[in-house]
Amino acid sequence: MSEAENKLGESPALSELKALRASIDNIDAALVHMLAERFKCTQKVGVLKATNDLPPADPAREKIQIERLRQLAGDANLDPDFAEKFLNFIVKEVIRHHEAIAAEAGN
Ligand SMILES: O=C(O)C(=O)C[C@]1(C(=O)O)C=C[C@@H](O)C=C1
Repeated sequence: MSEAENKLGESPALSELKALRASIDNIDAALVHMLAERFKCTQKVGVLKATNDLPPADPAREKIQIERLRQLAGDANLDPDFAEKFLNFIVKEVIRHHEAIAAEAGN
């Protein structure tokens, strides 16, 4: 049992916390599965780029993605700066994968 659950004891607040945490766990699972699917796509993009001698990063594409995500975030009441940081974090990892694929291909 977590510290918060321990402190709340048998109470409506504990029931609410548990229900909210169950939803958070479902959302986290969905995020992991969505990220796994995204990385499956980007692995294929990495191979495509390596075999066609394209650079791992595409700053023009990233600019479009950032603008779009910032707009979506704003509409969804999510901090656009956070959405941009989150995308940049993922894209940085993707570029690292692309570079590894290119190095493997001898580019
Ligand atoms: O679309 C591409 O060209 C990708 O390599 C994918 C991706 C992304 O993760 O969305 C990653 C790196 C690029 O700089 C831009 C976008």
